[in-house]
Amino acid sequence: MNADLSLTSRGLKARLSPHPAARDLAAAREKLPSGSAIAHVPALSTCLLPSEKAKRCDWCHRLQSESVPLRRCSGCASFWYCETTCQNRDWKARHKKICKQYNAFVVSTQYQALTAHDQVDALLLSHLVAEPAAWVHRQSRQNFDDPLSVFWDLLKVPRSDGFVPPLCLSKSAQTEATQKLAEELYARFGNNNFVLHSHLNSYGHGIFPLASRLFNHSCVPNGACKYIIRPTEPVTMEVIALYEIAEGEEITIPYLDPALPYRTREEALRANYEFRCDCRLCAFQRKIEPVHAPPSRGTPELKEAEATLRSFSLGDISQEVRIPTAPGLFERLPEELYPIFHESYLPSLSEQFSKASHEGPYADAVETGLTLLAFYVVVYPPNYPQIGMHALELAKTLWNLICTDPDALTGATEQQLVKHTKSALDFAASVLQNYGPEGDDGGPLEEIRVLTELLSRQ
Ligand SMILES: C[S@@+](CC[C@H](N)C(=O)[O-])C[C@H]1O[C@@H](n2cnc3c(N)ncnc32)[C@H](O)[C@@H]1O
Repeated sequence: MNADLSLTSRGLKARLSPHPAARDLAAAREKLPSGSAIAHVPALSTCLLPSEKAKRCDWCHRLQSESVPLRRCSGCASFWYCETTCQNRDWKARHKKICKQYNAFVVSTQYQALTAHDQVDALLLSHLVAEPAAWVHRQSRQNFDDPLSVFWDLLKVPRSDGFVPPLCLSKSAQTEATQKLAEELYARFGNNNFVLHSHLNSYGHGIFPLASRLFNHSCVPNGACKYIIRPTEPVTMEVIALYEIAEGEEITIPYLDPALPYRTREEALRANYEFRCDCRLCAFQRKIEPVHAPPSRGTPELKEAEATLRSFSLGDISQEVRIPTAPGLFERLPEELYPIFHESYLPSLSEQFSKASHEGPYADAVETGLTLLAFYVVVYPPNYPQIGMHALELAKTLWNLICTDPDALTGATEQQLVKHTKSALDFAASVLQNYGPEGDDGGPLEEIRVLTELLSRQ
């Protein structure tokens, strides 16, 4: 089948076209409304983080609960399943090849020396190598209907660090050829490996070849990934339009957090993906270098600068929080606010918000929470899910204030607090409904529903 026809028949709203530096790019086939699903890609292989073992089904990733008990594999006693179907599917796909050696593998010095994320990669690699013959067979064909074939066609970034021979290759099977095959697979790992998350908390890694083949990176992305967990099925990645995408426009996703300091992003993209990002945010941050450190926390200078940031980014918050619809607010940032891009700024602001929202004073939590929202709105594109999660956190902090200590916020009446809470909640709802349901049951959309109901009674 013709490649483009094959992509259309998979319901993809993107077509491949050549990119000057990245081989190809994915362009929108048609105008894509904000919140629309651009692609649904089932996982080729996944692996849970060590901290999630025995809490989720190793096959479909459903969370354990009273109504969803997990049963262990009786062979290795280290894999857990919510249904016999999951266990059977995993056994057939990969587990029969790794069950016997698993426990010795995870206590080996080599494995233990790895970070938690590299340990997941070592296991993911083992899952992929489980059928080496199939890999060799498919190596030269390009077929979008076959995830293995798409995987083999992915761009490589050879890595020397973190490689552990996969556990399904027993000592006797570790010939030069199989070792070379595993290394070839590993070379496609670093730049084609997604961190799975539910409600933005990481819980594993996964390989989604078609998503890797299609989407390039931008620190000002117009798309975002989310993961759909369904009983007995492999996890599916969905790519969502963050805001309206014009026909023919490139669809991009973030390979890392755009709020990381510029130099950290530059180094990570170079080391893991071998390219330099030319997005609007990187170009802007290069232009304003060197960025000076902001005034110390608690000083009147910083308070004044943060008040300017809040009004620049959110408008008049005593009325209603302004929700942006186009990216690139950072390009209009007043020069005196450039220090918000200093590497020390975001960690110290987040720390102060987190401390104040747990321990008080609440007035500080509200002020730093709004400043953090203002920062995210400047840096992230519209509807970026982290903005919604933070707006929800802020709404919950405000609601706590109403319930426990309404006098703590100098000068604010309860009515004003309710208004503030509603506008933070509306902001959260607008962003997170655009992103849509994902991950485990419940989560932020459910919290928004409950808090909206409570507020309607005020
Ligand atoms: C997951 S692949 C992306 C798909 C790739 N365009 C293709 O045709 O297969 C990741 C690789 O694409 C390239 N790439 C992704 N985003 C890029 C960007 N913004 N600029 C330059 N190269 C990029 C890098 O070589 C990176 O290692």
